[in-house]
Amino acid sequence: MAGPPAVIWEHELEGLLRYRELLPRLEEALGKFSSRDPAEVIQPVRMTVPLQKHHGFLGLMPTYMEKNRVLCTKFVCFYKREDGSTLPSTQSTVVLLDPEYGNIKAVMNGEVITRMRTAAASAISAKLLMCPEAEVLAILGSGVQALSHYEVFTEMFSFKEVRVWSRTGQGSERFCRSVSGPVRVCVSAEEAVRGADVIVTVTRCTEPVLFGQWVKPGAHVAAVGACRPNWRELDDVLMKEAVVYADSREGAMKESGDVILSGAEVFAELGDVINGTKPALREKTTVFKSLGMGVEDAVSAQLVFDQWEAKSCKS
Ligand SMILES: NC(=O)C1=CN([C@@H]2O[C@H](COP(=O)(O)OP(=O)(O)OC[C@H]3O[C@@H](n4cnc5c(N)ncnc54)[C@H](O)[C@@H]3O)[C@@H](O)[C@H]2O)C=CC1
Ligand SMILES: O=C([O-])C1=[NH+]CCC1
Repeated sequence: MAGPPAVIWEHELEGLLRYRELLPRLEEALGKFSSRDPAEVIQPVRMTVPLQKHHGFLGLMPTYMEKNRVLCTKFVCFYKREDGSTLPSTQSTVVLLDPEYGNIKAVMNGEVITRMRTAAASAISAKLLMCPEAEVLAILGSGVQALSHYEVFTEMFSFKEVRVWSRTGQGSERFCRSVSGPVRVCVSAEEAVRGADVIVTVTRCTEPVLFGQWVKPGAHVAAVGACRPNWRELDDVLMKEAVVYADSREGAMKESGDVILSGAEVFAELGDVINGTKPALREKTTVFKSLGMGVEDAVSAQLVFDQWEAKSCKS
């Protein structure tokens, strides 16, 4: 009989997951996903259950990577409501299983994995799609994802200026207190994004917050929020003018209000660019529409588990 699963929770997990190890694994996984080889990745589009009474959703995200011997699923709940709760608006748990027998190897807190792998995927999109001389980064939103995006973007790139805009002054103040480097607080989304080379949208809004007429031609946008078919972060002008990349084409067609409602075409997946089957059109205005994928959680969880086992053997 298999032993009880490892339970790896927030503080321990934070010490085990680092961007420098996560980024190359994530990039490889995005490429494998886009190869559509079932021996590499089987990852259905997220199944989502509405939690109507609570203005939220439960997403189920199973993934199997046969060659990597990784079987994993994440349960993620995300909420639209604003009720003053101190709990995060996105909460999740990741379960890693043995693909041969089906026993659970580990249960992990999903919040660290979700915030780091999402920011890392956006950073990969910027590495591939932003103009090489990018100097100004603008972040719209000041919550959990805004912080992880600040962290990885400033670790990976050398921006001359980082700007943040939040709907509330409190949000901007909290953000400035939490980050370890310089940031310019802007009083409007327009002020934040005018002239910016890279724009990250990490809000919980359901109507557009970023408008094409503000966006500098050639800028790269990593659009992370608006993960429901009737939610928007970007307006039609931007969606139609930009070349749109996604993590998953099927995911974008099912879940992204920005794609579905604007009628914009998804030009390529990020994995297609990684595999060299579609070009990175850096000179154009580009949007990376991120919905989040199970394969990102799977490689992150396997990395955490490997580090955890290595640490347990030593002690
Ligand atoms: N693409 C992906 O893989 C993932 C996407 N997400 C999505 O990313 C977004 C941000 O997530 P978190 O940072 O965890 O959320 P959070 O709750 O920590 O932060 C949300 C931010 O959006 C702002 N906001 C809320 N309503 C707004 C509105 N109407 N207009 C402008 N700003 C508004 C809040 O003030 C806050 O700054 C959410 O939409 C979430 O569902 C989250 C995890 C993974
Ligand atoms: O991939 C993910 O974990 C999520 N995408 C949208 C909300 C949570």
